[in-house]
Amino acid sequence: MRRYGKNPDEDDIRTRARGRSRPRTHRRPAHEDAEEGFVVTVDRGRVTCLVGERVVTAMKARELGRKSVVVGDRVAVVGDLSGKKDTLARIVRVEERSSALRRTADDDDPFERVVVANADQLAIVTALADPEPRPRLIDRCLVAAYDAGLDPLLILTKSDLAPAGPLLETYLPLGIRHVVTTREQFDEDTVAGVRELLSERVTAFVGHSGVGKTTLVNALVPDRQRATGEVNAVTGRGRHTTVSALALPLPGTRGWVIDTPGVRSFGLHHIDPSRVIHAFPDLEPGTEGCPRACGHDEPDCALDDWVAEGHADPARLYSLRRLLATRERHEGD
Ligand SMILES: Nc1nc2c(ncn2[C@@H]2O[C@H](COP(=O)(O)OP(=O)(O)OP(=O)(O)O)[C@@H](O)[C@H]2O)c(=O)[nH]1
Ligand SMILES: [Zn+2]
Repeated sequence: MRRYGKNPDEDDIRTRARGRSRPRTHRRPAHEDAEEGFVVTVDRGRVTCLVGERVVTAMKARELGRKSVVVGDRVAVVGDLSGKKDTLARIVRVEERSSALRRTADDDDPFERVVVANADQLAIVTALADPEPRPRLIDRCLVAAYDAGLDPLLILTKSDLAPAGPLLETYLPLGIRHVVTTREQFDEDTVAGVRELLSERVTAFVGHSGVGKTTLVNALVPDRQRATGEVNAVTGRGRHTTVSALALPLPGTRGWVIDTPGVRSFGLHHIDPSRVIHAFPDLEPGTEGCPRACGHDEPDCALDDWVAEGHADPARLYSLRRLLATRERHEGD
């Protein structure tokens, strides 16, 4: 029998104390009575999860140590799972993540944080005007999405203020799915179109302040106030003060929308520079003529000639070089 820790009998002692007995030779996984929870939000150590239909507040069990619990995590919870006021359950296990969207506070902050677990799509929300679109930020989000293995989805808002054409032209060669919205057209048909792109998926929403992310999410999740209110009633926080990401079930689909107010930008410190090129599939074939271990911003890089020959949009190469330049500056200091 494999022994765990210094006192292999500890489990048995605990079990007997609870008035049940278990054959010593037939060790089962700890906490076999745990139920599965889906983490909806995290607020200063308080984890709100959905266990079945109940909204349960829980804390990490000590045995989890420094292991993080983030929105989107599937966890095993034990204890009081009634969801009643002032109850506190315990998270005893975090299931393996299918994806982890990470960020560092900045490129020179080596401390990386997982912000959303198990998402399979990253919705990058950008206004077409007010505020002006920032292609560089879009590129950085794309890099983070590809790095985490999420499919990017470009959501261009405020199309009543500026046309989407010029921006889309740059991204169309990448084959990124996109949707163009305007507040005035948040009728059921438009919203249903967006919902279809999100259905059956766990989508993390990122976007700079003021791009209309909240307006969009409210249209997608009409009972958001109720969902948010319920969560905040449990966490005891004000209604509009959600600091962590918040997962909202998308009505009529099995999808989840994860609103991420805290993700203003992605630091790319944790990303392997050689993988950045994967975010530019339109340029990748041009790297075949590159010297080994090319950083793609060196004089010998084959991309310059290749792009000059008209194989790709020069704006994309500028974008790539901008990303690489950002990394380099920080690596050098
Ligand atoms: N013209 C126009 N304005 C819009 C549209 N969608 C949202 N807005 C406005 O843009 C402003 C910002 O919208 P929000 O939904 O609060 O944006 P947000 O991205 O959630 O911003 P934060 O709450 O600061 O994170 C608000 O004044 C909205 O009314 C749109 O389609 N067209
Ligand atoms: Zn190169």
